[in-house]
Amino acid sequence: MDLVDKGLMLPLMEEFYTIQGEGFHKGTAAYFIRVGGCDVGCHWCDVKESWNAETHPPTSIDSIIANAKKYSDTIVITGGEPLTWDMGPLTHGLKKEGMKTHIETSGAYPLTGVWDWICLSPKKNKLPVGDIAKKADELKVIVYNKHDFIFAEEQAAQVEDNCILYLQPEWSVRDKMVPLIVDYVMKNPKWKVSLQTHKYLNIP
Ligand SMILES: C[S@@+](CC[C@H](N)C(=O)[O-])C[C@H]1O[C@@H](n2cnc3c(N)ncnc32)[C@H](O)[C@@H]1O
Ligand SMILES: Nc1nc2[nH]cc(C(=O)O)c2c(=O)[nH]1
Ligand code: SF4
Ligand SMILES: [Mg+2]
Repeated sequence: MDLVDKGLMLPLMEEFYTIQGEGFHKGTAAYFIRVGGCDVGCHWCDVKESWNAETHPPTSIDSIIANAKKYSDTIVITGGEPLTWDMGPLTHGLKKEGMKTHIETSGAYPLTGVWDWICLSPKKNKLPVGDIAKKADELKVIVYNKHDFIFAEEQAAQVEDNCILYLQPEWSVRDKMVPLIVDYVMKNPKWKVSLQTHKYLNIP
């Protein structure tokens, strides 16, 4: 649809006020906007229901912005893969209303939108495109197996010096991977540990 192509409507899966569970801003209250649509296909993705954009109703960004404003001045846009869509209109609208815009992205599609914080979580099966690595504020690599440490170093070589580096265990294998991550971070202290703390807190 034309309005979706222009980023004036977006396939909205859900929106919720919670605590950012992951990465640099963990522990901070934030309003989450989860946009449907992703074809990256991570086999361990914890929101597979987001993938098919057709199952999420096209929603006007004006109503998304008006809702968000009621809850928080920190807005996290996630998905699905938000960069499937033009994030320009939504983020300009949020910023015009004085909100801070944060994105959770794989970087698999070109960067659009104006962002106060970019969390780049690259995926092997669809690598980041363009210069998003140079703009990332944090790099958050998911560790599912040992090879992911090698992938993490390859991705860390792409970001700027001030980008904060995180290793986050894939949830289903956390008991196995946490000890390896702890050991790796102690040996390579440029990295920090990120946990999905919202899952421990039983919040969205
Ligand atoms: C669901 S994704 C949506 C945003 C974007 N598609 C991306 O992957 O960055 C949000 C965050 O959750 C992470 N994630 C997804 N499934 C996970 C899992 N099973 N265990 C740990 N982290 C996971 C992703 O790597 C990403 O950092
Ligand atoms: N609380 C909470 N924090 C999060 N940080 C990133 C999330 C995401 O799914 O993008 C997420 C999420 O789904 N819930
Ligand atoms: S890129 Fe993000 S939303 Fe898409 S499958 Fe991977 S973790 Fe899930
Ligand atoms: Mg999540």
